[in-house]
Amino acid sequence: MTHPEESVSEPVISLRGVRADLGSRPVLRGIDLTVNHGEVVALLGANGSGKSTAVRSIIGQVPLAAGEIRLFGTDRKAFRDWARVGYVPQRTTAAGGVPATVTEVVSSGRLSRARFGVLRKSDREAVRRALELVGMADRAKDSVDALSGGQHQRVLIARALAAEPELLIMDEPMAGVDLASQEVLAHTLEEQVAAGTTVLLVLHELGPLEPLIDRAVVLRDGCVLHDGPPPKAVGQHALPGHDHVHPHEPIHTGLLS
Ligand SMILES: Nc1ncnc2c1ncn2[C@@H]1O[C@H](COP(=O)(O)OP(=O)(O)OP(=O)(O)O)[C@@H](O)[C@H]1O
Repeated sequence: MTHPEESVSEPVISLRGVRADLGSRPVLRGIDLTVNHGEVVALLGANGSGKSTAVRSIIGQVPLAAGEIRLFGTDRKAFRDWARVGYVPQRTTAAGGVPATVTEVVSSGRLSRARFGVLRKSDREAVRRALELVGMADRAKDSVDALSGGQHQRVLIARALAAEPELLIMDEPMAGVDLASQEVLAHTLEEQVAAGTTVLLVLHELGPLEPLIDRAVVLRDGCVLHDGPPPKAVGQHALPGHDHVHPHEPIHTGLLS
C-alpha cells in the first residue's frame, strides 16, 4: 500500500546524525540508520547501548539533540500518517490497572484507521484478523489480566497489526515470551514480511527470528558498531554449551558485548 507520490526506493526509515540526550547523558551519539521498503532490520546491542532510545526517537517519543529522522520520505516532525506505523513497545511487567478485554486492547490499535473514531464492520474484521494472526481469537472476550506474559505480548502485537501497518517497529518482542508464543510470533512476522511489511526489531539475540532478518545494525554506547549481514552466531551461540570459538566470526570479538 505504497502511497502514489512515494517511490519504493525512498527509505521507509532514515536517521542521519541522530543525537539524543536523556537527562544530561548523551544516549544516541550520531546514529545513521536506513530501513528500506520491505526490509527486516534487527537492532542489536548490549543493555544500555541505546536500542530502545533509537526506536523511541523514530516514533517521536524522544526529542533529538541533533540530526534528522525521515519516515516514508517525510521529516518526522511533519509526519502525520501514524496509521501506517505499528509500534510494539518493550513489554513491562507492571499490571495495566484498567481492566480491559483482549478485543478492547486490540481494537484500540485500529482507531487510527477508523473514521471519526468509530469502528465499522471492516474495522472489527481487521481486529478479528489480527487476533487470528497471533492465535488469540479464542481469547477475544477474556480480560488481559488473565493472560500469560507470552499471550499478553501476542495481544500487543495484534494491537499493532490491527491497523494493517506498512511499517512495524517492535522493541524486544520475544523478551519474556514462552517458547510456544515465540513460535507463533515468528510465524506471524513471517506472514507480515511475505505480505511486504517493513520491519524494524530491537532484539537481544536473533533466536527464532534469524531466518527473517535481512540486516543487523549493532549499537554500542549510542553509536553504530556494525551495519550489515546479521551476525550468524548470535542465536546459536547464545545457547548454553556453545562456548567454542570461531575466530572468523566478528561476533566473537565482542560485537554484542
Ligand atoms: N529516562 C531516562 N533518563 C535517563 N537515562 C535514561 C532514560 N532512559 C534510558 N536511559 C539510559 O539511556 C541508556 C540507553 O537506554 P536504552 O533503553 O535506549 O538502551 P537499550 O539498548 O534499549 O537497553 P536494554 O536492552 O536494556 O533495553 C541507558 O544507559 C539507560 O540507563
